[in-house]
Amino acid sequence: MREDYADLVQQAQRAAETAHAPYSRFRVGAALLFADGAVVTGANVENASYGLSLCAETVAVARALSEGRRGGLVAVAVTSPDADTISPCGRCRQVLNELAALDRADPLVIGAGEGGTRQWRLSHLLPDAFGPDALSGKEGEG
Ligand SMILES: O=c1ccn([C@H]2C[C@H](O)[C@@H](CO)O2)c(=O)[nH]1
Ligand SMILES: [Zn+2]
Repeated sequence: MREDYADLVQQAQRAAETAHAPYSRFRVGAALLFADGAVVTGANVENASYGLSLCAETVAVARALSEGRRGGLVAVAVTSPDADTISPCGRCRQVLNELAALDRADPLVIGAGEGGTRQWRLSHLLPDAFGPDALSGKEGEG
């Protein structure tokens, strides 16, 4: 793994320590690397109404968008101290695509764990994605 991605994985590991996961006890951290070098992290946030729980990747994307980021997504690291290996769930693939598609990026997704590190392009995890392009001409300001 390139040195910068090892650092990104470390930031995801640190984020996982802040997970609010009292129900599953499965902590996850995500770290998004942007072209300007910025890193935005997230951890999973569960809810007593279990189905309302948010994944780490989704929290990180929401943080990035709410900071005003509208592109430049280069790489995403996801990790859990409670699993040997991890890859983003289907919902998170779609949520990641929303940010990536804003400037037609195809970020590297890194699933890191004790069992090893796997890397994919987002387009491999979510082929033929439904994204903002499908609504072009229909989307409002926002
Ligand atoms: O890629 C993943 C997979 C699962 N989770 C969270 C959701 C839930 O809080 C817990 C168990 O599924 O892990 C993530 O944050 N990211
Ligand atoms: Zn998810």
